Parts: sequence; C-alpha cells; structure tokens
Amino acid sequence: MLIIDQLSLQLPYYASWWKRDWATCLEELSLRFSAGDVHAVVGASGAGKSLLAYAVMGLLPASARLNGQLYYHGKPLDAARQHQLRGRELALIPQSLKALDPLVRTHRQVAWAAQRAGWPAMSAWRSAQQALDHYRLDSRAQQAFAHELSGGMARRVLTAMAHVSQAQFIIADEPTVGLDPQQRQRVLDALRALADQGKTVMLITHDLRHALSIADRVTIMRDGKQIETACASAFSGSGCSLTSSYSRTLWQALPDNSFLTSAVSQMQQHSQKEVNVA
Ligand SMILES: Nc1ncnc2c1ncn2[C@@H]1O[C@H](COP(=O)(O)OP(=O)(O)OP(=O)(O)O)[C@@H](O)[C@H]1O
Repeated sequence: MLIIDQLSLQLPYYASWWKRDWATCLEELSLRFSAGDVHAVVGASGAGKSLLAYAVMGLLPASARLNGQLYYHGKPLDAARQHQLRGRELALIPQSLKALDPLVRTHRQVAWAAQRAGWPAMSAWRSAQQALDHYRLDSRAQQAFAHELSGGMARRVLTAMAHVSQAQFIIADEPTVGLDPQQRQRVLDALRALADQGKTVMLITHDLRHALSIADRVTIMRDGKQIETACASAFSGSGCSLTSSYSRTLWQALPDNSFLTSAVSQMQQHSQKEVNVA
C-alpha cells in the first residue's frame, strides 16, 4: 500500500549565530506498509518518528531537504498527491493536542473532518455523532471547546476525526500519551479495529509494550536510522530472532516480556483465524 524507499531528510539549523548547517534527521529508511496491518514505529525521543510521519503526510517545513521516494498504491506520492490525499486517504492523529481548533466545538470539528473526506453536510454531522459516541464522548464533551476537554478526551476527539475521514492509511503519533490504562486500551483497540477493517495503521510510539499489544510489524528507530523491521512475533523468548542487539536490548528490558510473548502469539492466532474465516 505505502512504500518508503531510501528516504533521507535533512533540516537546517544554526551551528553558530552566523553559520547555518544541515542536520541529518532521517537516514535511508526503507519501509513497506500493507493493508490490514498495524505497523508500529518505535524509538526513543528524537529518533525521528514524527518527522517520518510528516514526510509521509507532506507536512515538512519548506526548508527540508528530502531524498528518496514514496509510493502509494504503486504511484509516486509527491507533494501534489499528498495535498490531494491528506484528510481523505491519508490521516494523521497528531501528537500535539494543539491540533484541535480552539474556537470550534468538538462535534463541529469532527463533522468538518468528515466533510473534508467528501461527506455531504448532514451525513457528516451524523457520522461525527456516531464516531463521538463510539469513542464515548458524552454530549457535554461534544459541545465543549478544546480547552474544556481533558487530555484523554482531546486525544479521543483526534482519533474520531481520523475515524470519520475514512482514510485508508492512518498515522497515529503517540496516541496514548497521557491516557489512563483503560482509555489507552480503548484507543489501541480502536486502532486495531481500523486495521482489521483493511486499513493500514502506522502506530508511532516510544513504548514497545504498547506497540506489541496490537502491531503486526515493528520498526525500531534510533537517531534517524532504521535499526530493524521485524514481525511482532520476533519479539518473543530471549529475542534471538531479532537481528539487532539494540532491538534485543529493548525487548529484554521489558519487565513483563514473557507475558507479552503469549499475548502476541494469541493476537496472531486470532488474526490468522480471521483470515481463514474471510
Ligand atoms: N523543524 C525542525 N527543524 C530542525 N530539527 C528538527 C525539526 N523537527 C524535528 N527536528 C529534530 O529532528 C529530530 C527528530 O525529531 P522527531 O520530532 O521526529 O522525534 P520523535 O522520534 O518523534 O521524538 P518524540 O518521541 O520526542 O516526539 C530531533 O532531534 C529534533 O530536534
């Protein structure tokens, strides 16, 4: 569905007050995203995960130097196509809650996202209502402005906006930050459900545990580099199926990795059953 081929990114910075230089923020990333998959991109803060998301969405600063190719459904994904598909085929659930318009009530914002995806006004309003109910945002939250929402509510509003956009490729950038365990599970389950409907979800997170609870594939990033891309099932036992020692260390550092091994294999059996039934 989406192929990233040898993507490198440089951004300008001031090395001193008179000298501008270039920082390499992404280095020759090659990734392949398939329909129906949750593909997690995991890395520490500053690894380049959000920049990768912006590169796919076409939201990098104008000064960025980008090399490499992106293909969506076999055709090059250039700036014009990104502009055309953004908010329709491609959706981003951004990390920052400031993405919500402070002057527009929740329900209207979600309805606008549906309208941008091509729904007529009345259907957009109805589909916004359904999405808000689905994410358990009550009538008070639906009429609230962004500053009246809790962090968890605001995050669910952003997820509802991606939901109504009917996008086929959804990037969720740290969608569970600041959520309590129950709400976190609800958002992760919602992302898994979107993938089970045949969409592709790129889940950006710094928490390998959250990634493994829903992902089919995992890419580990560090300092703008792709360390490894592996099936979620490779994160099991002592991690000997992982090729990089950094990934193995991340895996072994999880205190409850033996529990996760059985959760991942259960999830994969469940997905396999669904494929067989289909
Ligand atoms: N507009 C920019 N100009 C210059 N450098 C930038 C810009 N945006 C990000 N960077 C740098 O690129 C690197 C990667 O940033 P990015 O936001 O992608 O990291 P991240 O992995 O998403 O981290 P986090 O988990 O903290 O959000 C960082 O070192 C950051 O300082």
